[in-house]
Amino acid sequence: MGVLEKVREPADLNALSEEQLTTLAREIRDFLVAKVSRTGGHLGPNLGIVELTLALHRVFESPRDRIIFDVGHQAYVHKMLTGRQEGFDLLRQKGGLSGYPSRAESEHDLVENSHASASLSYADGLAKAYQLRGEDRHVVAVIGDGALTGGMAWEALNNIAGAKDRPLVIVVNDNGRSYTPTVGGIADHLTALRTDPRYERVLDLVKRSLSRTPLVGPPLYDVLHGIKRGLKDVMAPQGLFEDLGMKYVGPVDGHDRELVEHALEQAKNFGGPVIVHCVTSKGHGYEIAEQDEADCFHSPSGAFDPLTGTPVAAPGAKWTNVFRDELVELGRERPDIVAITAAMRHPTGLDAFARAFPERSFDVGIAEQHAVTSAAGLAMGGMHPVVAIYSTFLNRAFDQMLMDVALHGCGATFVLDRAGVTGEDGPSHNGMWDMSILQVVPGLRLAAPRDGARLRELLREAVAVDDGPTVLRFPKGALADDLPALERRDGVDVLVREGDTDVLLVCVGSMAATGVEVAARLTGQGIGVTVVDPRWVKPVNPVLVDLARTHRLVVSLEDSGRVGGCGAALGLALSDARVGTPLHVAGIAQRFLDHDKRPQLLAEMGLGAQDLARDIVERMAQADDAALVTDDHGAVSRG
Ligand SMILES: Cc1ncc(C[n+]2csc(CCOP(=O)(O)OP(=O)(O)O)c2C)c(N)n1
Ligand SMILES: CC(=O)[C@@H](O)[C@H](O)COP(=O)(O)O
Ligand SMILES: [Mg+2]
Repeated sequence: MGVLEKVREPADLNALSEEQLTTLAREIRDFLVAKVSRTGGHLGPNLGIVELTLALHRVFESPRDRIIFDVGHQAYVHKMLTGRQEGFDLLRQKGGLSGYPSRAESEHDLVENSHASASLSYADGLAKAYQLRGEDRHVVAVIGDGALTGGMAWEALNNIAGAKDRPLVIVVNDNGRSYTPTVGGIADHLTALRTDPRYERVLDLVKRSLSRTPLVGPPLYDVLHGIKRGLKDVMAPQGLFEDLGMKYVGPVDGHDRELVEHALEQAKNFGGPVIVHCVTSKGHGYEIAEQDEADCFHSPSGAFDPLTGTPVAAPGAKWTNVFRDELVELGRERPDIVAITAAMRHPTGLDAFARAFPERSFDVGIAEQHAVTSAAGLAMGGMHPVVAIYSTFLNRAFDQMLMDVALHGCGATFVLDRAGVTGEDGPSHNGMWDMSILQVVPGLRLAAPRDGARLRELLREAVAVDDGPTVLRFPKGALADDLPALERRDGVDVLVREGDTDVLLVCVGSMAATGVEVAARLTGQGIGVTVVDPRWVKPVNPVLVDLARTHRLVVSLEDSGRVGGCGAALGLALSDARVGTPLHVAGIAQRFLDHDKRPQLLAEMGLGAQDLARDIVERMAQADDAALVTDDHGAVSRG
């Protein structure tokens, strides 16, 4: 029996010898590679945080002491140490472990939101609560160097640094990367803190000479640390955190568990806010990940061969790649087009544009609010920015979109990848709010392509608009075949026109394929159906209102929240035009969705073709019944 199997809860760690702890770290890495190579998931981040997580759970007493992980994608080791090793066979699958902390899974988990840069705010609030309640509990936030580039982190630091008497431990897990190397002055400062080459050479010399002394353990650490501090004061810049009035401990080799434990003990007993700067490497201990230049195996999307790192399933055509390639073409045609990413250049497909036009490509760090408002600035300066961002992360920049971009009529284009149900990444990753929150932005134009051909077409239409924000949104992953139209009526594509004008099915974006399937089922039951794809869903196209006049039932279908979405906007337009045709809005239920696969989640919400067709048949029958009248003699006829 290995060591890992003996660890059922954090307290079990304190019974282990140094040798067993070293073995445990190795077994944890073997476990991570073995499991994640079958399921996909955040391998690189978790390989880099093994020793740090062991040290955290040896120094602090979770769940009495609270450990908060920023984003939470790096909490697999934490889960392994808190009794959930068995759950990794179904990682990120229905009924299996979430890929992020989950309160339903464990009392050791507190924060489930996977949106970055929030951990310090949670920690600040928690520390205030414990202080007010007189509870002697430690609060530890673990934040990556990437998440530290997010604005919320600095809002929190401003408050934390101002409370000198409120204990709070901030562990910066500095592996120098978000996906790609972390950018900006903060990253540069962290780099300077850890890697002045002269400092490293002298430090190695000191380490080697001290290793021959009788000093061991903490005394050796204290002497070594004192020398390091002296060296640092002379050879490497200090101060960002200390200038804020916080105690800074580090940089600490984040893969030396003993050193990390010692630093955490110092921080634990300090009695005020402390930064522990741990230097780690993403993918540590798994050479294939360590050498992955793109993102150190940040989050392999599916199973891969652990011996080669090669994905088991060949990657098919993807929405992101269509956008990637078309933007490069546009970049060649339009020297005013610039691209902005929030630390996700490869996942959003901006890598090709960055290679082709490095001077017109900006990575702003995990800073979506800054990305949006800096786009407004770029537009005001005569450029046409294209901001590529995951749909769910735009939530964070709503006010910037409303007041900085739209209010000023800035010509900027926002491309929302991972829109709609994404699935495996859990509730905070679904892009299900974009079409609701964007509906209320005056002057914003919103498009949802149904396939690759329309994505290329709509992207070109979007960047041609220079008097207000344009937004394109499309789902995660595999791209369906192109869906040709029968005709285009003032921008609206008619996809199906079969039989009587019983049902008008207005399909938004990728749901058009489902709409065509629904139509086939309805016509099979003698119900006439017209299927249309509006392409631009905001503002509502008047063609839809005209079509509604001549149909008996309108159904809108969208991969977005029902409340305030495209269907709701269509309902307002019909009401304003005094069109009485009944409208049913089919969309994502207004609740947080547990992790599962996209098709399953859509089907579960009645958005599969069979359920939709059945629902429409029932509605038509009701409409027919309602239209039937019975005379005094009991004869029934259509009203
Ligand atoms: C607001 C927000 N934007 C983007 C992301 C996507 N994202 C997930 S992890 C990650 C990189 C995080 O880097 P870091 O904090 O350094 O953690 P590491 O992966 O290096 O451990 C990003 C950009 C996110 N989770 N939240
Ligand atoms: C944690 C995070 O926000 C991202 O790493 C996310 O998991 C990316 O998911 P995709 O696989 O959709 O790029
Ligand atoms: Mg990092």
